[in-house]
Amino acid sequence: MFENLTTRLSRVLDSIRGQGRLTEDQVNAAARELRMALLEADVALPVVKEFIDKVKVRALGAEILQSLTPGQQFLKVVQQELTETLGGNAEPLNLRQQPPAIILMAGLQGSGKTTSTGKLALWLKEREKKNVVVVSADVYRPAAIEQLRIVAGNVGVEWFPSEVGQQPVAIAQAALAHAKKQYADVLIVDTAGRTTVDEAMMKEIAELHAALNPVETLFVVDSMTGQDAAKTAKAFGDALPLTGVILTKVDGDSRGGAALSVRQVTGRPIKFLGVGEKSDRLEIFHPDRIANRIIGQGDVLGLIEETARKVDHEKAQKLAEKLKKNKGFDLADFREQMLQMQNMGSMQSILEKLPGGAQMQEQIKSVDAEKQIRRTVAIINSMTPQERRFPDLIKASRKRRIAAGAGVEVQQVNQLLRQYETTKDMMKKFAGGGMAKMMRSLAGRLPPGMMPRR
Ligand SMILES: Nc1nc2c(ncn2[C@@H]2O[C@H](COP(=O)(O)OP(=O)(O)OP(=O)(O)O)[C@@H](O)[C@H]2O)c(=O)[nH]1
Repeated sequence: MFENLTTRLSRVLDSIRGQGRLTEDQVNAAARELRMALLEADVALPVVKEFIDKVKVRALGAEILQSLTPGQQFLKVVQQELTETLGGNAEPLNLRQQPPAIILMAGLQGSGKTTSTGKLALWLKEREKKNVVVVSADVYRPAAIEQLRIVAGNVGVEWFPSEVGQQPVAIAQAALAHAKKQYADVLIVDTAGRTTVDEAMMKEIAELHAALNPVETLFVVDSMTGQDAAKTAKAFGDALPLTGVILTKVDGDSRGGAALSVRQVTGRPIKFLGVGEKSDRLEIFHPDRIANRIIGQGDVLGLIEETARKVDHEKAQKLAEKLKKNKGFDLADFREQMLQMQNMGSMQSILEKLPGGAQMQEQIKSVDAEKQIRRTVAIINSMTPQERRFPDLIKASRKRRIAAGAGVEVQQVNQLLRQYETTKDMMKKFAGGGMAKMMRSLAGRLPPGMMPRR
């Protein structure tokens, strides 16, 4: 999300040289560059001003660690201030209400409300083990009600029916009565979007709010709109007791101005990030981890959590056992690794969380990693089980048959076999021990084009 800012920041840091304490000149020069970078990222002006002032004060302050180089000192200050600007601590969803806890979703048209309702429902169901009911109070567009029905079906939560022509408040009350009867833990109410935060929208939401007394009122906003996202959220928050913001389409936003502005401009926390169209592309907003991502240190904790969630532990365990018993790593295992990698989500979201990932993203933009994974799997699929088990059998004529079956050139089959050999060697080297597990999972997570060559 913050590729541009991260790249600019690394240049600022590179320009701070020497030893000892940061000098005033160094701080002023770096602050000037940083200010430009934040403005380019479309961060709201008052937020930029306050941020730069605080960075200057802190960088010249007494508590700086003298053992760090001036560049590291500046980096540390920026990291601390970014964390503050982003909200300090993560603010989880508050569900402390007599069940069903009600979550009211609001936002402009197309901001991603319905998609986020589905994501949140899935998150609550899978991560919090909650029984969720969703309902649409969008009585203007039958398509919106239908969209929520489909989304709810996809994530496996209950959808309460509603119709155009009904009153939003009546829909919400009927859904609440139903949710109570079902002993649901959470009721999420999706509402109609408008093109601006206007009187009609506010009146309708205020009525819903009064009737439901939701424990969470979340404003869904598109991060691509930059600082305007913060302004719209503020207009909304001024009129209603907003409890948090969901920032969507973060996967398509290389600037990050919205994320950096929302907290300061609205005074309300960002609770979640929408990072893709699929229902599982929702992340909890952790200010400190995001700050680390911006300064180019990645979010290794986030990556580990995501890996732990998405990797099929049973299969991973079986593979580990097999390696321990020296049974060898065959092409079927290699394919399994590739399939697990696909489960992890887009390469972009993985790279964003690796230290130095922003720069790597630039470098591999031309490599369509996901396409390569699909091709690798297709090639292995066109082999016989025996060939997968004993890859040495694959000589010229078999290679031609496999290539024809997968619709690729023989050269690409050769390339895959080399990549498999490299991975196998790495697996062998690291089999057993704690480090081994980590290396195995990392090796399995890199796309074929990025694997070390022999
Ligand atoms: N890439 C990406 N696309 C998203 C994300 N969230 C939503 N979208 C897309 O944005 C578009 C609009 O999302 P909706 O959920 O329909 O938006 P809405 O706010 O309910 O729209 P209305 O019902 O018209 O008010 C859809 O094409 C979604 O797939 C996200 O985090 N990343």
